[in-house]
Parts: sequence; C-alpha cells; structure tokens
Amino acid sequence: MPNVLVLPGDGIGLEITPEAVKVLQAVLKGHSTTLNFEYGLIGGAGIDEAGKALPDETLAAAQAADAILLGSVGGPKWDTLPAPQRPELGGLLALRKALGLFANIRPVKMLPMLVEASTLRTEVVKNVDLVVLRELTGGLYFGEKGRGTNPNSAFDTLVYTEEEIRRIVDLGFQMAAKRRGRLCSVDKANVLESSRFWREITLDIAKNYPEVELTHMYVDNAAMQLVRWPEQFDVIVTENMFGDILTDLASMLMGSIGMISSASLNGGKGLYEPAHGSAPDIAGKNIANPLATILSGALMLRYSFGLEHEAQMIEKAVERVLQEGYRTPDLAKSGDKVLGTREMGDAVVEALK
Ligand SMILES: NC(=O)c1ccc[n+]([C@@H]2O[C@H](COP(=O)([O-])OP(=O)(O)OC[C@H]3O[C@@H](n4cnc5c(N)ncnc54)[C@H](O)[C@@H]3O)[C@@H](O)[C@H]2O)c1
Ligand SMILES: CC(C)[C@H](C(=O)O)[C@@H](O)C(=O)O
Ligand SMILES: [Mg+2]
Repeated sequence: MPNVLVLPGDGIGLEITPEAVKVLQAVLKGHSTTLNFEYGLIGGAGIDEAGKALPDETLAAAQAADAILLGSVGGPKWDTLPAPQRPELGGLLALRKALGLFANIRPVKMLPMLVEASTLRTEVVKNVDLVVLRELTGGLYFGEKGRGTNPNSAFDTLVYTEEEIRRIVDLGFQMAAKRRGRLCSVDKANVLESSRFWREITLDIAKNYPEVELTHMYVDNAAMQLVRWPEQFDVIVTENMFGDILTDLASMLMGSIGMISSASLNGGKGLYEPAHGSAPDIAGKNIANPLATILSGALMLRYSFGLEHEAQMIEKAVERVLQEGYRTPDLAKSGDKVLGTREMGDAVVEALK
C-alpha cells in the first residue's frame, strides 16, 4: 500500500489538508490501490514541537514516502526568526531542495461556473486554460544571501546552471507538445544575465521541438498580459521567483487564490500542495477554501499513482459542487450557498457518490 506523508503545517494548512485526505479516501474506497496516510511536522509546527522547521524525522519520512501532501507553512509567530530558520526557507524550501523537486506545475483553468465569481470581465477569463511551470529549486530563493560587508546592506544571489535550466525548459516543451503546442518562456533578459543565459538555452532546446511554437516574454509584460488576454497562454515556463509571483496573480483568473493547486515533481517523487499560504487572517475559522488542496490531491493521483480516472473523478466532483452553487466565502456572490471548509470537503465527498 503506498504511503502518503501528510504535512499540514500552519494556519489554514491544519484545516484544508484533512479535507483533501477525506476526498482521497472516499475516491479510493474499495479500490485496488488504497493509500496509507502518515503525518509529520513542518514549518512553524516543526519549530514549536521539534525545534526546527524541517525536523529530521519529517525529512526521513518524506524521503521514504511515495508522495507528500502539504498544507501551508508560516505565520506572524515565526516572522522575526532569521530567514534560514523560518518556516518558509528552513521548512518548505529546504524540503523541496532536499527532495530535488525542481518542477512545479500550477494549472490555471477557469471553470465555467466560476466566471461570475471573477473580478475580471467574463470575456477576459472565460477561456483561460494555461499551466505555469515554475522552476522550484534554483534561482534567487536558493542563492547565497546575507548582510553585506557594509552593515547597512543585504544581498540575495540569482544563479542558474545550464543543467537546471535545461531540465525545466525541456519539460515545458514536452508539456506544450501534449497540449496546444505553445510555450512562452518568461524572463527578464533585458536586464538579468541569468535570464539571457536562460533564453540562450531555451533557444537551443527549441531545435528538438519544431512542433512547439516558442515565444519569449519579459516578466513585467507577462504580468500585464495575464490580466489583459490570458487566453493567449498555453504553457508558461519560468524561473522560481517569477513563477511564484505570476501564479498568485494567475489564481485570480480562476476566481480565487483558494483554487490554485500544484504538483512539485522530480521525475520520481511528488509533493502536492495548494499554491497559497497559511492565511493567518482567516485561520481557525472554518472559512478557508479547501478546493486547491483537494485538487492537489487529484494531481497526486495523476502524477504519483497513474490514477487518471480517479483524478478526474475528484475534478468532476469539485465541478459538480460548484455547479450546484456551493461556494466558500472567497468565491461567494449573493445568492450562492456558502459553505465552511469542512462542509465543502463533505460536499465533494458526497458528489463523488
Ligand atoms: N506554500 C506555502 O506554504 C506558502 C505559500 C505562500 C505564503 N506562505 C506563508 O503564509 C503566510 C501568509 O502569507 P500571505 O498572507 O502573503 O499569503 P496567503 O496566501 O496565506 O494569503 C493571502 C490572502 O489570500 C487569502 N487566502 C489564501 N488562501 C486562501 C484559501 N484557501 N481560502 C480563502 N482565502 C485564502 C488569505 O486569507 C489572505 O487574505 C506567510 O507566512 C507566508 O510566508 C506559505
Ligand atoms: C512560502 C513560500 C516560500 C513559497 C514559495 O515562494 O515558493 C510560496 O509562496 C509558494 O508559492 O509556494
Ligand atoms: Mg507563492
């Protein structure tokens, strides 16, 4: 029986992960593959209960697990710690790095029944169907950082090796070839040397994929184009920080940050988590949207266990619940039936039947 390590983390992570587990258990009830769920500490919970953001037992369990389901980490309680000890860098980023999870897939698809929930005009968002492929273990978040020799300065370093760029961009071409055949590489090659290098290598890889139409776009323009005419994008491949920022932005093309799921892969193991954070402002109130985490569970079935049919069952159950007018508060307009976090999880389980 495959082992799934569940790392709820902090804030709403504690509320949304049980809903995803509940849905995974329901969809696999009576199935020949059932999952064994184990639990671990990460982030602020790791600091408080085991002395560090990525406790040794958590890392060992993650290395041994077949897949990982993560909630979110961080919160004001730990904000004053130095960066390397914090829930984010010392916990989540350390785990991604240790497992070599370089490829972060964040699907952005507008569901027809959520067009109304969008803050953008219907004609802008109604056909959105894109994927952001974010490089996840290199770039600015992982480069050398510190205080400068001048005490009134600080620095971070953005480094990419050829190998790091090749493996993510190549995956971007493969994904585009299987979709609508368009890859947009987002960089800042008008300013950054690392982006110029990224572009050179991308052009070289393009020779192997004549069927894919490659475009390059500066990240500032990409942010604008994503809200101006998102339909133009099929697959976006980009470096770590640009992907981080663009995916929060892109989540609103689906109506809410509470809808954006993700898979972090290395060709073997996968870690599945919503792209949003621990939302301290709404934590503990049973109002967080669990759908990004539930949909991350679907990605787990697809990418880690090859259970495409069951992944689609979850995705269709989510659509059915939304179609019936049920919404968590982040998506609700007047007339919608508002559900709490747990009740939304229950509704998805019910819709699987
Ligand atoms: N993957 C992660 O674990 C992750 C990702 C992003 C931020 N963080 C951390 O989370 C903490 C809070 O960061 P932030 O406030 O910048 O970002 P955030 O994503 O936690 O919250 C931003 C806003 O979106 C709302 N929101 C987020 N998820 C939601 C959901 N599922 N349903 C409804 N509303 C939701 C929040 O209430 C808040 O108003 C910080 O410590 C940050 O470092 C962690
Ligand atoms: C919490 C933070 C370190 C993380 C990241 O930047 O990768 C988050 O913002 C994300 O998008 O997964
Ligand atoms: Mg982010």
